[in-house]
Amino acid sequence: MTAYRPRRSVLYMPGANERALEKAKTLDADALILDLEDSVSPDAKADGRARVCAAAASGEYGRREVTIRVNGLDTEWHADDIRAAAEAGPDAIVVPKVNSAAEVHEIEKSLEAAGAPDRTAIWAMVETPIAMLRAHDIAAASDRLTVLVMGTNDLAKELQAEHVPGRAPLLGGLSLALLAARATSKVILDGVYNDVKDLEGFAAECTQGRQFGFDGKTLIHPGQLETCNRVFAPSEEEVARSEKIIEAFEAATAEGRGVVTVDGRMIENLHVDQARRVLSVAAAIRDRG
Ligand SMILES: CC(C)(COP(=O)(O)OP(=O)(O)OC[C@H]1O[C@@H](n2cnc3c(N)ncnc32)[C@H](O)[C@@H]1OP(=O)(O)O)[C@@H](O)C(=O)NCCC(=O)NCCSC(=O)C[C@H](O)C(=O)O
Ligand SMILES: [Mg+2]
Repeated sequence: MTAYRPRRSVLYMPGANERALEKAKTLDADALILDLEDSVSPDAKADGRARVCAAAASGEYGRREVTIRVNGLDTEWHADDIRAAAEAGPDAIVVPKVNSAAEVHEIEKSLEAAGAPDRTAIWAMVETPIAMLRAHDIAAASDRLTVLVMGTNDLAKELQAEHVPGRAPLLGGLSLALLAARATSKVILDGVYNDVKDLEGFAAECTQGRQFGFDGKTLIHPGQLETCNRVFAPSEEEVARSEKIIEAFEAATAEGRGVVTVDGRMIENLHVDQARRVLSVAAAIRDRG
């Protein structure tokens, strides 16, 4: 099993924005997505590519996981982006609008052909109705694909849905992608929250994502980091409750019992597994420096 790596907060930054690329070196994000797609205008693509690849190769982002989002497979920039990104050797290459297992195989082949180091993973963005329906095939298509990333703006656009509190129009898609990620043991990141000034709405969406089971959330502004890191980490209360569950269950097992109550709730083996996971996630966050 792959060791857990915190990916609570995954911050996008426009590849054309030198200031943001610089600032990211000091921000408390678990991972960064240096973007060449939507946030970079067509006439800035080549400059953005050079800037982002130099940043990714610089080794100046410390413990933060560094990824590059290339332009989509059907664009005139994709092949050049893949070649340059493969040479820069980031932790992952994020590919937008992945719609089938065949596209994952195509990405895999082009990374190999471009000589990308083995450590460079594929993160596939799922952000269309067809990707929701094929999410399992996409997630299962390659061992190199380690993370699914929700693209909730594109999904809402394609569905002709509105962005509303609680995200009712998107819940079917979010659930399908989550089922696919869990069925294939992949990490899955929730989509972005566009209103960078609405911290209350943002916190509610982080909580919803965490309750669904997302590993973390993609972000667009440094002001979203603190809330996101807090919501996607086990709280002190969760850690204390998990320790209590493990202790109570071990005592019960020593007495030959396979079930026990803690604070009035039934605890069985599977709850102990969940409690152990909480402790290992908390430890990984604490140890990441
Ligand atoms: C949303 C923004 C355009 C807002 O920009 P701005 O108004 O300039 O922000 P501030 O003035 O509040 O910035 C304060 C300082 O923070 C730095 N900053 C801002 N954003 C970032 C960032 N993302 N990463 C790093 N640093 C950032 C500013 O440079 C200021 O620094 P300083 O001057 O030193 O104090 C802007 O936040 C932004 O561009 N965000 C990212 C947009 C983006 O990448 N979009 C594409 C990805 S989202 C997407 O595509 C979703 C998906 O595909 C889908 O379908 O859903
Ligand atoms: Mg998108």
